[in-house]
Amino acid sequence: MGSERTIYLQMQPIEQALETVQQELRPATLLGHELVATEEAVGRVTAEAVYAQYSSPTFHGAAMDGIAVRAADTFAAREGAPVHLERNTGFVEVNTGNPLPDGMNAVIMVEHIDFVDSDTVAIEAPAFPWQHVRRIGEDIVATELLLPQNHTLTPYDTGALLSAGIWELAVWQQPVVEVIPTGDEVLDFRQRPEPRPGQVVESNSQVLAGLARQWGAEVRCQPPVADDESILLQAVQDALDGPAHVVVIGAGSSAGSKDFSRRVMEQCGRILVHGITAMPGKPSLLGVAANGKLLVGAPGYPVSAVVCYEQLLQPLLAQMQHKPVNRRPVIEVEINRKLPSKLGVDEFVRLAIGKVGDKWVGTPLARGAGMITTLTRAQGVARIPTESEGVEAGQTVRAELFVPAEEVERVLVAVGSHDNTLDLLANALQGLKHPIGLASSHVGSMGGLTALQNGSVHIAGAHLYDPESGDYNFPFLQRYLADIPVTAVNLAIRHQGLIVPRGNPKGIQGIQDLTRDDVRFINRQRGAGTRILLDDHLHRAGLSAREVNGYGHEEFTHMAVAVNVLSGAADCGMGIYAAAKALDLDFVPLARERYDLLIPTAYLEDEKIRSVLDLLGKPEFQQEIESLGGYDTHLTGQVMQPGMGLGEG
Ligand SMILES: Nc1nc2c(c(=O)[nH]1)N[C@H]1C(S)=C(S)[C@@H](COP(=O)(O)OP(=O)(O)OC[C@H]3O[C@@H](n4cnc5c(N)ncnc54)[C@H](O)[C@@H]3O)O[C@H]1N2
Ligand code: MOO
Repeated sequence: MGSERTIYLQMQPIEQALETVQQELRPATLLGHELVATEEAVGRVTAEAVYAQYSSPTFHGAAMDGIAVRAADTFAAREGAPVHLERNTGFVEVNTGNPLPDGMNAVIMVEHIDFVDSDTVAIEAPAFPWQHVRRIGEDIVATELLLPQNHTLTPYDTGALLSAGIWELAVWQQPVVEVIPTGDEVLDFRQRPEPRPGQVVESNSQVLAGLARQWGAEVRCQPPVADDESILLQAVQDALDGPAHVVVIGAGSSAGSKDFSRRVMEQCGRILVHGITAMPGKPSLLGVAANGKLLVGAPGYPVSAVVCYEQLLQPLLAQMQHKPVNRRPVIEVEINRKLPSKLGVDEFVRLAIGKVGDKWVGTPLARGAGMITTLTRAQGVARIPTESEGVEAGQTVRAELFVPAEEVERVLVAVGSHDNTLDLLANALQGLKHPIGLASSHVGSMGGLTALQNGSVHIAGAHLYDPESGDYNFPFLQRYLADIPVTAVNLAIRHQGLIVPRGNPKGIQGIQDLTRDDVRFINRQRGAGTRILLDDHLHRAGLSAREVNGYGHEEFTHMAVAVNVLSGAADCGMGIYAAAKALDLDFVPLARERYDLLIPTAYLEDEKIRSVLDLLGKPEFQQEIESLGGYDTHLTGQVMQPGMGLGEG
């Protein structure tokens, strides 16, 4: 079986891959012209020049309300020496848009005339010829070029076309993209399925559908096809025989024993590209079918698929439609965390972006190609080029923005420890009259302090316990951030403890159970406040880290710890009650701790920060926190002072 696997071929740079396909593709033979009604043509591309049928206006018309006159009759008018004109012979009353009466060539605004009697006006200033007159063809002259070929039609164009008497026009046919998802484990979302282990809900086809529609294509999606070469071949051939110009096979693009995309494409035409020097997106496939249609094999991982769609398919669809690729705005952002990158591939790194002080700051999100939320949570993406081994914290990169810059200016950048109340906060901030986005990335409390040090965050969430003083956060601020004024505002006090499976089958009661041979622990990463808390508890119980089975196994969030317990990968881990509750696990309380938002004092007056503080002070919001379970809110929203501890005297 191994010998049947397709090991992929020469990886090519994205631009080279595109070039190869663009050379081979014959858009003009694939897609012809069609006539569409003008009122339905927005977004379509003109297939030939459009010339005006009518002039606009078609007559000389009054541009203002007032009177139409012969300019020459008014030349003698002066202030204090008015010219008098008589109704019908000397002037005609007109409204904006009325045709000018024969012989008249100027309009005087109603505000500038005095009626001496009902039929006589006095004018104290001369009118010049064609004053306040819209002349024939001022806007459009019949026969003139209205739009050239290969022009993407805008709503403005609809106005011009209709004004010029163009009721329908020739546009390029819209490319039709047919998507065939594959995989035995891939469930048709239309069935509202509940995935069991090993299964995933099919979603990539719908991501492509949304994107490709924005790019001007029509999209048809099939339900997932089983991992069976002959069934897939049949499905692709049927699609190639139908109206589709492009057939996309979803997943099965790499080297697995059930990855048939390549073999199927070879049976339908020629492979032009298999493998691009990009990450995610590496195993992308491109080819041309025997009948000239475009074949695409998109990788299965959602982000890999998006890279394949956006970097390869989008430009090819643009080429087929004779239009340029719509590029996103690009800005320079400062990376607030070291970003290693692999040599030899272009890496597409999703970034949470916000404006901190006067600089744009980007926090790299997780790299996993399977994580679609790295796209939903990102404000932009940076392409770290092939020749780069990465970017140091504080260096800048160019990032494409997913949303307009003004929207990104309304994003609060939070870096630090994770807490579920941040999700509540994010949601509440979006509900404000002037919504605020919260881009939070979870790197542990100490990571938040580092970000504060770099001046690259608005907020750092921290719950750093100092065993010596029994205080939170301030001892660490004094140690690491003495020269940056920071204000600590309490978010909540939360219950930390041991997350154990439902029913606590191993009867774990406290810290001493962690040294039992039959108990496998899952730890948090170095620098996490929870890790420091655990170390303190071990220390106080006279236990050493070496005695804890699994101390070296680290996760980065409370939820990740809880997932380990749920899946049975560990018997317990330290975390917050809310994480245990979210997954319906049991919880052995060990301690309560203070979770603060550390805010550079310089930003306290920032409107976004003020909104956060406002919200935290609201009883309804505190109630929401309490209802998560495992939180006290008696300090929520208050400015903390050194030595306050848990604020209980
Ligand atoms: N031995 C190697 N294995 C892999 C390599 C490699 O170089 N050597 N490359 C990896 C890379 S990089 C990628 S990307 C993936 C791409 O794999 P496939 O295109 O063959 O996709 P699958 O393995 O079938 O699926 C991957 C993943 O995506 C899920 N999936 C599939 N279709 C959908 C869909 N329509 N909607 C949502 N999710 C989908 C699927 O369940 C899998 O979890 O290969 C690596 N392997
Ligand atoms: O290059 Mo594959 O496309 O991550 O994950």
